[in-house]
Amino acid sequence: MRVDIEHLAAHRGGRPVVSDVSIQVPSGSVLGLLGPNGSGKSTLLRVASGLAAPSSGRVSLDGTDITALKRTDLARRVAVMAQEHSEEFEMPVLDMVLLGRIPHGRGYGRDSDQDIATAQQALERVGAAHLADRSFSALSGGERQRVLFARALAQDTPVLVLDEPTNHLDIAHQIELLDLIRSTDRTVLVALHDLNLAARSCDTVGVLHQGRLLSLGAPEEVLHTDLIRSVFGVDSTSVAHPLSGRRHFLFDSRSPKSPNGRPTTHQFSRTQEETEAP
Ligand SMILES: Nc1ncnc2c1ncn2[C@@H]1O[C@H](COP(=O)(O)OP(=O)(O)OP(=O)(O)O)[C@@H](O)[C@H]1O
Repeated sequence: MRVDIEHLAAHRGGRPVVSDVSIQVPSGSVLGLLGPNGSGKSTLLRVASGLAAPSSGRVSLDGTDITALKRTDLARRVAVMAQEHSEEFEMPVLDMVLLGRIPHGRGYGRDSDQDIATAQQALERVGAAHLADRSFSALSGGERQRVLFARALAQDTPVLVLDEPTNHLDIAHQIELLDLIRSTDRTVLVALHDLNLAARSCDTVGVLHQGRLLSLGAPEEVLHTDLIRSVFGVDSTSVAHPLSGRRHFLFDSRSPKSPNGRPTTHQFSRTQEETEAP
C-alpha cells in the first residue's frame, strides 16, 4: 500500500513543529525518519498514521485520504507502535497482542482460534513466544517493546508506523527487529536514531531538522559527514564496513563548528572520500 504525505504541517502546544513535508513511500518499502530530538519525527508519524490531525496538507493510502476512512478501516490498514507506552496493564502478554486483532473482529466475543494463532505467530516472530503467559506489566523495557511490536504485526496491516521501535532493545534484538521489518512486504515508516542501522535497514531515509524535511533519498545519497555535522552537531568519519562494504559512520565528538540555526544546502556537499566510498 502506497503512502503519500503531501505538504504536511502540524502544530503541537500551539506552535508549528512540522512544516511542509512531502514524502511518497512506495508500497512495500521502508522509510526511515531521522533527526535530532525534537525535530518533529513523532509528530509527523502521529499525523501520518491518523492519530493526530494535520494543520494543513494531507496523507493518503493508495490515493484515499485517511480522513475519509472510518476508524476501523484505518486500523485495518495502519498499525502504530508509539514511542512511549504507559500501559501498566496486568494483562497477560498474549491478550496484549490479541488487542491487535480488534479491528478484524465482528464485535464483542471470544477471540477466534485464528486470532490466537496469529497472535502466537507474531510473538514467535519477535522471539517472545516464551513470554505469552507473563503479565505485560512485569516485563522489562525491551521485552515490552518486542511484545508491542508483535501486537502491531498481529494487526496484520499493509502499513506499519513505528516510532523508535528499537528503544530499550539490546543490539541483537535491534538487528533482529530491523531485519524483520526489512523482510516484511509491508510499507513501513519508522523513526530511528541509529544512523548506521537506518542506513542498513531502510530503502529511503528522510532527515528532519526543526520540523522541515532537509533531505530525502537513498541512505547512501543522504547520509554523509557534512550533513551529520550540520544536523546533529557531531563530527564523524565514514569508512567502508570490512564485511558488507557499506559506508559506516564512526562518531567522534560534538562538533565545535556545529551551527545553531538551520543548515544550508551547501553544507551538505560531500567529501571526495564519501563520494568514493561504496
Ligand atoms: N504534547 C506536546 N505539547 C507541546 N509541544 C509538544 C508536544 N509534543 C511534542 N511537542 C514539541 O514538538 C516538537 C517536536 O516533537 P517530536 O516529539 O515530534 O520530536 P521527535 O523528533 O520525535 O523527538 P525525539 O527524537 O526526542 O523523540 C518538540 O519541540 C516538542 O517539544
